[in-house]
Amino acid sequence: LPYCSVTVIAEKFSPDTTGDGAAGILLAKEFPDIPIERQRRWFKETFDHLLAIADSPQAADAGVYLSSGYHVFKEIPCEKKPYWSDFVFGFRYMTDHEMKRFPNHKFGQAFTTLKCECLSYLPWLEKRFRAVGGQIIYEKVTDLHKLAQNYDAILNCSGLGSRFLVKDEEVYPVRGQMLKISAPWLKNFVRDGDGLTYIYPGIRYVNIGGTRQADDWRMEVDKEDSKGILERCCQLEPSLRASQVMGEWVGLRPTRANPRVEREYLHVQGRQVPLVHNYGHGSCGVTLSWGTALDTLDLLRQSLSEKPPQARL
Ligand SMILES: Cc1cc2nc3c(=O)[nH]c(=O)nc-3n(C[C@H](O)[C@H](O)[C@H](O)COP(=O)(O)OP(=O)(O)OC[C@H]3O[C@@H](n4cnc5c(N)ncnc54)[C@H](O)[C@@H]3O)c2cc1C
Ligand SMILES: O=C(O)CCC(=O)C(=O)O
Repeated sequence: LPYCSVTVIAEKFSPDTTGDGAAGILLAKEFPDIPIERQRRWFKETFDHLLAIADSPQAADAGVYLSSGYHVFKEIPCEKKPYWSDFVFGFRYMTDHEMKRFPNHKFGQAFTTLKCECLSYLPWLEKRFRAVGGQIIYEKVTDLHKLAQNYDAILNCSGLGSRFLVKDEEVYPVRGQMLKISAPWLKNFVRDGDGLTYIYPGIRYVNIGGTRQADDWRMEVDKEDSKGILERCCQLEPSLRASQVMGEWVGLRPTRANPRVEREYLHVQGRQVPLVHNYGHGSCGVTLSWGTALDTLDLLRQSLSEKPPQARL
């Protein structure tokens, strides 16, 4: 939509969003009710878009780069090859020789994916957005109908906030705590099974985690959780016993059985204002960011061509 002016309204911006603490690794779980072709597209479009950034001179400012590592399993998973295995680089099963490093595990996958560190990426996006005339407003939105009085279309990307803003009780928090560790010798990521325990080396620190506590709204650090994370991660990567903890962080994943990427209209003062939703990505919000955004834009185009904007009062 090249000929429109865009305003981003949010209560919180970087560094205070969920993405700012996320490891930002690109890997995804499969959602049950979204056609797999659509999920493949979401992954591939995000991967290809971020890969072009990683391959450009912008990579350092944007905080996007390739990251290699292992996904190890204590039991052989039913699905040995995830749907996105063709999009990352060099996906293969680990050799017996490699598996010797993980004596408690039976099976492993090795691959190179991307890591998009939102602490760099979000300010980089915001700078680009402002440079082309985008407007930014710090504000909590409580009523979309009221907002629609002043705009021709609305995109709702409010994550967990959608539980209140559009009264969607299907979106709920899955609390994630992680530690920021200084261990510069670690270069490869290691993820265990369903992702309760992981080690993701990054630019500023190594993210180690984690927890996945459904319906838990606590934003405070839980010292017992931190202890458990450190113990589990040291078991997976014994060299971590020599590392320093630099910080702790908690985020609430905006979780939904399936992300909501769909459109409707708001009826406001005789006008039908397109409203397109894009939220509920759970633990895959960075991974599917560009792909779901492109779908959102397509849905908006459809709505605007069906019902072109009418004059506002
Ligand atoms: C510990 C942890 C690790 C993670 N690691 C990864 C990872 O490695 N890879 C990956 O892909 N994903 C990861 N994630 C998931 C990822 O962080 C989320 O999926 C993603 O940040 C969701 O983005 P979002 O923009 O939808 O929501 P958010 O980042 O939560 O942003 C929502 C925005 O909406 C605003 N908002 C909400 N309600 C209102 C309102 N009423 N009015 C105004 N503004 C409002 C908020 O202020 C905020 O700006 C991780 C998450 C956690 C917690
Ligand atoms: O599941 C993963 O390993 C990536 C996402 C993540 O780190 C998390 O949600 O805690």
